[in-house]
Amino acid sequence: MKLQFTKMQGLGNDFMVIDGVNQQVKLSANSIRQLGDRHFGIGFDQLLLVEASNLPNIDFSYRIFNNDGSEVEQCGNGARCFARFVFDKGLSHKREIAVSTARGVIYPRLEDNGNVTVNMGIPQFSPAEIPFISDADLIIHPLDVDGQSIDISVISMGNPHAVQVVSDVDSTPVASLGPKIETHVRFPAKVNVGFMQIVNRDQIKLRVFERAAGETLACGTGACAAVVTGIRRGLLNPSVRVITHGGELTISWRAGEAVLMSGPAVTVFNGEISLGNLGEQYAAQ
Ligand SMILES: N[C@@H](CCC[C@H](N)C(=O)O)C(=O)O
Repeated sequence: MKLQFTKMQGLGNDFMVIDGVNQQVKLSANSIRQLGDRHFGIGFDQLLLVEASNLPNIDFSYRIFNNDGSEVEQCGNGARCFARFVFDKGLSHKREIAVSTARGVIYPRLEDNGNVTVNMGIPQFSPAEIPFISDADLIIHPLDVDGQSIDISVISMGNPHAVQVVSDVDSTPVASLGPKIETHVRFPAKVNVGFMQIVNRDQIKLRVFERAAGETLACGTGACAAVVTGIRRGLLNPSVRVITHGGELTISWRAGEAVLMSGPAVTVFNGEISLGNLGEQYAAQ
């Protein structure tokens, strides 16, 4: 069984993108783990599956899997790659499309300069939406991590995020602190963890320890979560440049409105993989 795919990246957050409109695709969590393995498979942070939609006024359905095989609700860098993929492959000739995800509809638009701007929807803050265990709906929550209290903000961009403001992101112990917050008992569905350094009111530096995938070079929903958090805390202006290890994004937001994310989406190569070569059972339907 052969599978056509495209390797893409948005700020170095990398993806295996699969056309599930013209191919019948059914992958087990184990197959996704093997495909995602950087030594024995293709290697990626997330696998993105493009599917037809049967909903009115929706062009496509967008499914996202972390490289551990878990299906998740949203991926921002992936959304830009999704739009570039469906246009370049001729699956759509529209420059703006409506895409349904597990948690709402997003609207990516191809810009003339090659970037993609995505309307990522309205962020949610209530603890139940995240989900986050808390009696109070606060902008800053104290979180006990190994007996130390850390101030975090929680937000859902469809997927769950915790954001900590730090003074120097480069010296923040992301590899050790990230997993402790990711798997904290107060986040029953786990959480993506952002560490944000405010450079000035128009610019932040950001590192994100992603749920299941570990620290990635950039996280689109993490950038949205960080900027919205900074604006709510009165630290940032409505449009902010986000500097990550993989490059830069622009995030814009006003209270009560949808978050807009603009940045690049790049095709690395097209490929075909024989799933039999992964050495495990694969079921195609
Ligand atoms: N890289 C993504 C987010 C991917 C999903 C995330 N790891 C989760 O588990 O929610 C992005 O660019 O937003």
